[in-house]
Amino acid sequence: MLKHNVNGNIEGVRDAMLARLDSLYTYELEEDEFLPRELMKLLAECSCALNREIAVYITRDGEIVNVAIGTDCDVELTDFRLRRNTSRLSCVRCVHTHPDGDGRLSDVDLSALKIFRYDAMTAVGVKDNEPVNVQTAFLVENAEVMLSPVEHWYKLPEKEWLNQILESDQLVGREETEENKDGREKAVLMGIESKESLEELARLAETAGAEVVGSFLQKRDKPDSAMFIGKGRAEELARECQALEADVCIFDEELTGIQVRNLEEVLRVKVIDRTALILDIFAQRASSAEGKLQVELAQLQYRSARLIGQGLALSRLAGGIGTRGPGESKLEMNRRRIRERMTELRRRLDELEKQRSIRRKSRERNEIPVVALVGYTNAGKSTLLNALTGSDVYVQDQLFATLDAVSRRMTTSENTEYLLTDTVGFIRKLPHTLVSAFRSTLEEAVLADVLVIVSDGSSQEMFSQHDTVEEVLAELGATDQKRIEVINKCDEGDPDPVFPGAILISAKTGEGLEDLKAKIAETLQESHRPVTFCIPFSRYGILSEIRPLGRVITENHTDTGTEITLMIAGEDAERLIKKYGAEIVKT
Ligand SMILES: Nc1nc2c(ncn2[C@@H]2O[C@H](COP(=O)(O)OP(=O)(O)OP(=O)(O)O)[C@@H](O)[C@H]2O)c(=O)[nH]1
Ligand SMILES: [Mg+2]
Repeated sequence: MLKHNVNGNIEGVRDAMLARLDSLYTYELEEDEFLPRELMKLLAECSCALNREIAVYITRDGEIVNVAIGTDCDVELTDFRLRRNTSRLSCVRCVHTHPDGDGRLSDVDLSALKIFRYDAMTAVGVKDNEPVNVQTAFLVENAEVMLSPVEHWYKLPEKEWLNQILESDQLVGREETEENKDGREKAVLMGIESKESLEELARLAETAGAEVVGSFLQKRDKPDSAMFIGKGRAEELARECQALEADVCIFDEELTGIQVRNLEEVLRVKVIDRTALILDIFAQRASSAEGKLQVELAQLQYRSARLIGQGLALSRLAGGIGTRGPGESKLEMNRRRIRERMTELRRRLDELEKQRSIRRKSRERNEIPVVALVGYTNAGKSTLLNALTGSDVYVQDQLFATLDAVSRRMTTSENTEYLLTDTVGFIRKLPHTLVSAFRSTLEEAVLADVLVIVSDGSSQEMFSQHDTVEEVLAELGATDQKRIEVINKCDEGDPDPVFPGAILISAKTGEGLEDLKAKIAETLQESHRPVTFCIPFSRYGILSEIRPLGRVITENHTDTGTEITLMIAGEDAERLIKKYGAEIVKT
């Protein structure tokens, strides 16, 4: 695993110096040595000659397994721990120089200690080719750090420090299981350009169960194909992640598999993108059989496009966000198994889709018009459904509370029956894999007769969210229906400006709901009205065409034929008149 050569910033370092540092790999410490003076002197000489930090990593067996050169103020601190959350220390201690002669440990040193779980973290202040003073930190219970006093380099309590390593190992091991119980992952966010989108990413991360400990915004220049962000920025981000003790870094843009792997190598934390985050939320939320299949399919589609050798080792070992799903055990599947599984999922989804369309047909036979509540996630669609119907559908102040379309039967004051349907919320940059996997669920909206577009009037982003909703509807082909614009959450203050013709409501207080009901009734009336057809016996066949088109109110047999009155969509009535002549309708 470890190569015998000097790592880190070796640019401009002479060969003779490299050879000297390389020889450190053959250095062996005695059993009772923590940091021998001879080694300290050697490090001091090299570090001062280069005016850069030098780090060596020492195993408990006294072997030096890594030597690295840094700039004058930092050195790349290497992760020897291959698995996060193991209950022990890494069995490697890090000893590094501070060329400014100050042997006190810095904050970055201490968080590296915590993140990488070194046995110990030691800084040696060096000046004029000589060591000056030394400080060492150890981990103790609750991931706290215990600092030694700053010691003169000549008087290191080597035995004491070696014993402390063994003690720390015990303490850390004991605390681990407790720490993991509510182990919320700490997330650092990386946004590109849009602050709004980054804020939303933070909400998404929290919804997924992470704690956001930092977020950064980056100007979009040419996306770097290797890492999406430039190398320099990535290294900076690595230090930020280290200082913030992040477990995961979430990018607000879709990343390729290669980019994820390269970023993980530099950042040393798990890296996921916005799509993986949204998929993860869906995976946690999906409850119906169909929803679960859809999520698994979307996740596999996403992953199969990103399978790169055995990469992503960090993500997979770490678990947590981006690794959960209905088919969690299938994470390790190879390409062929993934293809087979996807085919299987598609087949089962098709079956369910068939059943769904049978149900839909039987609904069409009674022709109950469908009114769908659509809108941005968290706009209050489910709350509104509950308020209008007295139901108890799941409502949460989180994104994607609703994943399955839920319908309730309603009646207007004019006795028109209709189905009110709650739908999955939309979001900007909705992953395409999700749109395709959830197509049949989202189609509830497409097949609706009337769309009630619910906007969150309390959001600064109301207009851009509305644009997103329009875009997704267009993508789904839901452009022809009648629309009712609703602005919700008006109890939080009057939004200004508003969409023309929008109804202001509060699903919470009930304000404006009567107006909305009246508007729904009026819109349904426009689209669905009672029409009476008179069909003579001679044209009896037409009846079988008419009947399935609407809810039959009355049907009488007269001397000349049949008089049938039913609620029918305006366009259907017109089509029939065009086809069979105006005389079939009683005026
Ligand atoms: N102040 C206020 N809050 C509301 C109102 N309507 C809904 N909310 C809150 O907004 C949050 C989201 O409500 P939901 O009904 O779950 O929103 P949704 O549109 O169904 O969200 P998704 O299912 O995630 O797409 C909840 O915390 C609600 O309590 C309202 O009229 N006023
Ligand atoms: Mg909802």
